[in-house]
Amino acid sequence: MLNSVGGGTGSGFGALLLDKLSVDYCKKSILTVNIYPSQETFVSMVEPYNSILATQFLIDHADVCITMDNQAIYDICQNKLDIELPKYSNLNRIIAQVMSSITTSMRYDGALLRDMAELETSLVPYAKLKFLICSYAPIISHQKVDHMQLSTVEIAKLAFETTNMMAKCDPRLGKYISCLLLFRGDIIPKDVSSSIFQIRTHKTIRFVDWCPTGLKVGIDYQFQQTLPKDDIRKALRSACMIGNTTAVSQVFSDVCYKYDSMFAKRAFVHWYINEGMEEAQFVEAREELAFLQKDYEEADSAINEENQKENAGKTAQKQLLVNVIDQRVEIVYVENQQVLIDYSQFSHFKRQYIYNFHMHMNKSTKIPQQNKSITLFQKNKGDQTNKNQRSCLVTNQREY
Ligand SMILES: Nc1nc2c(ncn2[C@@H]2O[C@H](COP(=O)(O)OP(=O)(O)OP(=O)(O)O)[C@@H](O)[C@H]2O)c(=O)[nH]1
Repeated sequence: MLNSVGGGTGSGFGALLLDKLSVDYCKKSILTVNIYPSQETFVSMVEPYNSILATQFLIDHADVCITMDNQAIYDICQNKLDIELPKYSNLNRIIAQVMSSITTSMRYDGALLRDMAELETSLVPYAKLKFLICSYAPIISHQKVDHMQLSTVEIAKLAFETTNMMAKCDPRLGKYISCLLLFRGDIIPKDVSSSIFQIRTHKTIRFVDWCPTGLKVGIDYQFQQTLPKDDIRKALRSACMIGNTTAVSQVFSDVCYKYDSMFAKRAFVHWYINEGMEEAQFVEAREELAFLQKDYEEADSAINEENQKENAGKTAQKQLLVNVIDQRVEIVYVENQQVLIDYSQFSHFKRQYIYNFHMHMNKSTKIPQQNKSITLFQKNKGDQTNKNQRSCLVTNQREY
């Protein structure tokens, strides 16, 4: 089922249909592709309500949910395809291309995914953690094609880049639970092996400690098909990544933030009450999402005890203590403290900033002075997240 969760019909009727399908076809796997609204352009004021109410139904009735969001696809259109003002038709063609790549092996008798159920068994370890993200590579506009015929290794690398993701989240800030990389076209298996080797050795992606082998690869020799008006130029070889990562909760965090701000004032709630809903349904849906986020958080931080013991001796010396005090964020280096990752306290922007800073410091050969404090942020009026004094530790473990 493909629906947009921001609108009334897509979320309301979509949820009802899903409910009915799960009862009538309880033995079939239900795969949904859900389009979350753009965080920058609003079609309706109540998009956060609709999105969260619809997500509750997805949690309860769907088996696999592919999460996309319009903002990420708008960005791809603007930054990669040079479309100044993308229309829905531009977004929809990209979505269709991704869906086509995911189902290629089911439609053409491929070796890796024969049906939807296989997608579920490969990617969903727990019934609740079923929200997947996907990416596509290469996304090249017609103008650039002459200069860009990418190798399998380059395509595999691109498939894990944040800018190619169909959801507005940064997988580097989370960990993969499982992941499929589906190649298509003129692919030589030897090149696939070396791309996987590079991904693993360069630690491009991080896996949760309890499922470190979660990367599966599929090859399909069917070439990518495009329509005459497609914005993406036909490539000799392409790849689609579909992954279960804890970073998907960033998509929900952004919606939840808007939902909480509106619901605190009960804004627009009377429209729903007049249609027969109860306020308790809003609270219940929000709670269910909070549980889901908690589950992702636990999946991210759960560390295999054996691993913990093994790694205890190798713990990196440099660790970052991030303090948010009033309108400033301070980063202090401390030594060998218990690591606690809590990026959820920061806005997406700040997480990105801390991450980049962190990467920069780790690459640097200079060992920073112990307890040296660095002020990262100056007052930022638009940012609401750091009103209260908070602090957390951010690890600099090498998997970054
Ligand atoms: N990617 C994509 N998003 C769409 C498309 N049409 C609508 N949306 C998005 O879906 C959300 C809801 O759009 P609506 O057209 O109001 O959807 P609806 O489900 O018909 O809702 P109502 O009009 O309230 O019944 C918005 O966030 C839109 O940006 C489309 O063709 N493609």
